[in-house]
Amino acid sequence: MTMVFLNKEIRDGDNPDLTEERKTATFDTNKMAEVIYGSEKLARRRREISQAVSLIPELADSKPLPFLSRNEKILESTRKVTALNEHLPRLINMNDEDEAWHIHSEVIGFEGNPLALHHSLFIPPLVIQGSDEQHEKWLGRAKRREIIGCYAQTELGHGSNIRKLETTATYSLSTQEFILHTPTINALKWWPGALGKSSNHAVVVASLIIKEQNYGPHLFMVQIRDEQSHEPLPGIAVGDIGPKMAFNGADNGFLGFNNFRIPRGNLLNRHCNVEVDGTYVRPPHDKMNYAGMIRVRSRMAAEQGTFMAQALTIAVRYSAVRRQGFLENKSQEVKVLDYQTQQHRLFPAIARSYAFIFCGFETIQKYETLQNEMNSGNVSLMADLHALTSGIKSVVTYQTGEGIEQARMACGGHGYSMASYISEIYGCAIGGCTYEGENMVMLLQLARYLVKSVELAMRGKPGDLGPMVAYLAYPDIKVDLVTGPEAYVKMFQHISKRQSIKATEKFHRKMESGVSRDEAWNQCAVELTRASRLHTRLYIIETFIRRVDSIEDLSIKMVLTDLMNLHLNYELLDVASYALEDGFMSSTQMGFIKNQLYSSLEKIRPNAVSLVDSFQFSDLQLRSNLLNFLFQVLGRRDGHVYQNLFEWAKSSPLNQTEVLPSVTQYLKPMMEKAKL
Ligand SMILES: CCCCCCC/C=C/C(=O)SCCNC(=O)CCNC(=O)[C@H](O)C(C)(C)COP(=O)(O)OP(=O)(O)OC[C@H]1O[C@@H](n2cnc3c(N)ncnc32)[C@H](O)[C@@H]1OP(=O)(O)O
Ligand SMILES: Cc1cc2nc3c(=O)[nH]c(=O)nc-3n(C[C@H](O)[C@H](O)[C@H](O)COP(=O)(O)OP(=O)(O)OC[C@H]3O[C@@H](n4cnc5c(N)ncnc54)[C@H](O)[C@@H]3O)c2cc1C
Repeated sequence: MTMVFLNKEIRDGDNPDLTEERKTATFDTNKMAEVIYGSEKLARRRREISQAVSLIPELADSKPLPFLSRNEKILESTRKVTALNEHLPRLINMNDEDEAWHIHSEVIGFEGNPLALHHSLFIPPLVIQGSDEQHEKWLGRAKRREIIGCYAQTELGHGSNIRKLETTATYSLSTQEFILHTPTINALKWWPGALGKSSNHAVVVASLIIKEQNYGPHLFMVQIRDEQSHEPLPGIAVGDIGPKMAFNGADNGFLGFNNFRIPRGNLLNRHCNVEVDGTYVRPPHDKMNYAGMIRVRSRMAAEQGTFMAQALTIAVRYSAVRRQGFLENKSQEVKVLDYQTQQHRLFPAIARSYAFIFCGFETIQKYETLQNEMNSGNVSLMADLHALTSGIKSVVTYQTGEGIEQARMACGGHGYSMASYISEIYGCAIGGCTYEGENMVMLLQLARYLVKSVELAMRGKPGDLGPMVAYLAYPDIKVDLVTGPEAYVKMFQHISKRQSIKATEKFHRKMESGVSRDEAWNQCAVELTRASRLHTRLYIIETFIRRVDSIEDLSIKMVLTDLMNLHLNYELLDVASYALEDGFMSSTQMGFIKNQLYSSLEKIRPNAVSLVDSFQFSDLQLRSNLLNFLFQVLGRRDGHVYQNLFEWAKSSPLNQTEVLPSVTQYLKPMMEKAKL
């Protein structure tokens, strides 16, 4: 029997072009997977889980999802996720979030499902913001899935500006209850995943009112549907918000309250409280109620890196079997992967996938440290991590969108077909630019932090700058890029520092000219978001370098060094104008960067297929498996694309009959009429 994931694996039936690619690899994909996922054990567990899932027929798609209606999609995703739950305790370590994420990605794919947010957005805020007593009451039930929940914060009229949420939770002294109310249409909760039809509970974010004073957004546990009949409780209006760009296997919903009463104990009160007499007990940090959002954002770099990696796996494998046009040899058409333009489209995006995943795991660890500190009452790390994750979330989602779109175009016409699966991945990933804080809004949050840091440096207090922004006070010393990655970091630091300073100075000048602070901020906003992006890109570069430095296996280190160099040159070239502007970079250096970039593409080429194989996505995960059900087919590991595309087309419901009603009812009469 052949090993499923070894790059050097030769399987008789595979497309010879792909087999040839796997033979040229200079490293072992299993070893690379250990680096990507953090350890031999973690990489092996993923393979074991994928293998186990592939042996359970009921976990496979029973129908090709693109051909289903919305109702059918929700039914199918719910069937799969509930079937999966039966098998979960046997297949994964139930306390391991990464294993849970992986198995859901195998079984559910990108369509979403009504339990996805139960685990990622309902249980976590309950854990973070709920007291021990509240954990006792709801956490066990939630974990056992006796109740299903969602996170209801965004409203029809407000998403970004949480302070202006209109849903109110007014404390009633006489009954010791909170009265939830939706005063206007705009105040309807709108968007929460799984709210529409599936959840019977919600963590609701509402403005807390005590004795007519507004204490801002707070989190409440609210039962919205009867546990027996699943009907909405009296005083609750709830429903689905309709089809979306993606996630159509999930029911994002709306929710309104008509003076709906909940007990005082339903305010999640680990960090704040309302006492019986209405006394408000403040949390240790003003923004403590936003901690759950930092958590989700901290996970987005690794998530998005994986989304992009899936699209790239499809595009790179396809590019190695797609032959079109000629280079030197006129007797055989070339693999499109040999074109420099194709490599330029795909390889920098591969490098970014690796960079995001490395950066992502580091950020998740930072969040875990914050969580532990918060549990013992120390909130001093919150501001730094809020700034960092705001920037990372915005940069990775945008660049992932770019990378996936390039992957689609790299597949030519077949990329546009749903058989590529890329449009589904794109629809899901690009949502990340909006959810968990709209990107511009979050970049401006980071900008606040950068401006404050520049101000500290200007006031001659560089010692007060945290390690993430210490470079803002570094002197400008010209660098020789030939000396390696450190010089690239210094060049990037100069660019990022200069932009932060320029934006801050412009902001100050505006205020000095008499413009109000808010107006001045708005007039500098584009420059400020540029500063935030540069700062974040620098941070991602640094995490990439740190990770490569830490690798011991020589063959892995060599190929990752090539990938890192490609990343450094691509990123620097993209922002070179900032350094050319003040003469910090010379035009000779610019030429050097370009040449390094082109030579990196050549170095990566023989390893390209194995670099994406190393992510070890199964065919099921890429919806490219024919065994379980005919589905998307472009990224198949065996590379047999063409005959499967034909099978895919034949399975289209339109092809189940030769003459469609559209022809008999309209086209035929039209043609007949024209003959008269
Ligand atoms: C596989 C895919 C699955 C897909 C699932 C998708 C699920 C999606 C779920 C959701 O989308 S849930 C809803 C998410 N919503 C948001 O993210 C809303 C975004 N808005 C905000 O977070 C806030 O409104 C804001 C933009 C941070 C602003 O808040 P606020 O107006 O209260 O503060 P400011 O006046 O701007 O800043 C004051 C001060 O507070 C600091 N700060 C803000 N947030 C935090 C925080 N989380 N932690 C620490 N500090 C914070 C901020 O930096 C300011 O500090 P100073 O500059 O004054 O020092
Ligand atoms: C797939 C998906 C799933 C979601 N799931 C959930 C969920 O489970 N629970 C939940 O509560 N919510 C959820 N949401 C809602 C999501 O969190 C919000 O849509 C998001 O926070 C953006 O807010 P908004 O829609 O109000 O955008 P808006 O703020 O209205 O953005 C519109 C435009 O205004 C700009 N803008 C707004 N404010 C500023 C500012 N201060 N400065 C500069 N520009 C600004 C933005 O940049 C953007 O260009 C989901 C959304 C999506 C797409």
